Amino acid sequence: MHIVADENIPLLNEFFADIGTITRVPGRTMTAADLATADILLVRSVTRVDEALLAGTPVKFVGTATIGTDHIDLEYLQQAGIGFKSAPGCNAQAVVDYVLSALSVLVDERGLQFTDLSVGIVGVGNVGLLLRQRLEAMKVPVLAVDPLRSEEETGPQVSLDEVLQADVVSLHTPLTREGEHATYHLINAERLAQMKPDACLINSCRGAVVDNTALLAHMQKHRDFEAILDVWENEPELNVDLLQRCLLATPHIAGYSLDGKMRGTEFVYQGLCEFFGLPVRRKLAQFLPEPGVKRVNFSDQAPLHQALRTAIRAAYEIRVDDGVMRSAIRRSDNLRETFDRLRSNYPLRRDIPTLRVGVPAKCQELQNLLTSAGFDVRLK
Ligand SMILES: NC(=O)C1=CN([C@@H]2O[C@H](COP(=O)(O)OP(=O)(O)OC[C@H]3O[C@@H](n4cnc5c(N)ncnc54)[C@H](O)[C@@H]3O)[C@@H](O)[C@H]2O)C=CC1
Ligand SMILES: O=C(O)C(=O)[C@H](O)COP(=O)(O)O
Repeated sequence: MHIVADENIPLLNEFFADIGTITRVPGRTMTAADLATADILLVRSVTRVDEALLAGTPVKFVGTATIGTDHIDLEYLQQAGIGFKSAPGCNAQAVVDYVLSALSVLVDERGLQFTDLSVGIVGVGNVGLLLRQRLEAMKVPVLAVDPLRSEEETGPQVSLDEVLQADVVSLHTPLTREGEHATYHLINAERLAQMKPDACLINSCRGAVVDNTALLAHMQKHRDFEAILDVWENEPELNVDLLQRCLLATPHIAGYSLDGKMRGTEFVYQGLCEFFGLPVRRKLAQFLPEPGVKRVNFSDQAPLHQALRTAIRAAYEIRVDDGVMRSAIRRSDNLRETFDRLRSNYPLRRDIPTLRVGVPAKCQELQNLLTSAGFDVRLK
């Protein structure tokens, strides 16, 4: 079989070499001509997969190694009888790590503890639910809403109006443009006006869930309002004025842990094997580096919440990604290229549960706190 794949999908050879011949192409600029002899198409989020790309090609199966599917015309695939697999939840842990690191910077900046802030979660699926579990275990008050899921699945819910009253509002919905609960511009000028004047909005789902023009206008008016953005309307374009106003800004890398990216490839491989009736011969564990290579140790003098912030930022330091992005954008004469280059050259990062943390045996409270945040806690 002939497999055409986005060149930024990791472990292509490891998972797919014995299934077919692999051709790697840039995902952003892929065209129907690239698929003239393709049986299988493997993409990430930057390729629009629709009739214009697929009609007249021999493609029988499409896999996207991502959680989001807003770049795929699912209705067309179904009508055309083309098999499909995405990677639900593959990088949920990485996005949660991103939000925890973002919150740790926010509390530092405001001279607070995690427990001083209430966090509103919009969308309680794989990411939102894991975030909720981590925060509640850390004793952070959470307000959550997800009109498409029951409270049995999500835990207690309140209305969106109530969620918008939280100190921090973190968005974890898909981007949808139709239906009663469409999320396109879910956060618009009216909803921003409902939020506290010194609230912080975190968007790590899809850029267009927030009206970026309204957000910039809101922040120009309310100087204490803060935003932490990983995703932008019209990526790979972005509004540089908005970036400059953000507390933290990153180039759509919240889900970019090594674990999350490689897991995405594995999920698509499994779906492809099922679709073609092939045996599943490869497992991610064969290729992932050992966990626990990175270690942090705390003494029995470590102040509780400071230790938590240190551990989170030892696993993932969002300020590095923010700094790299700001300086690259400042020097850039081509924003689109710069945005994509930051993403394809993204450095290695591991999920929080792979970080081994040493804690003195007598520090029960610190052990509990770090365990609740997902760390692999070892007693010293
Ligand atoms: N920045 C990044 O690198 C990444 C971004 N993402 C984005 O995050 C999104 C969420 O990821 P998951 O939690 O894994 O997806 P999921 O599909 O497991 O959960 C999304 C939840 O949002 C809910 N929802 C839908 N419309 C809503 C509305 N109007 N209001 C409130 N809730 C609503 C759904 O019912 C669902 O429970 C993905 O669709 C993707 O676009 C995902 C991974 C990485
Ligand atoms: O999984 C998702 O959904 C994401 O947003 C991905 O992390 C985005 O990564 P790319 O597919 O754009 O490399």
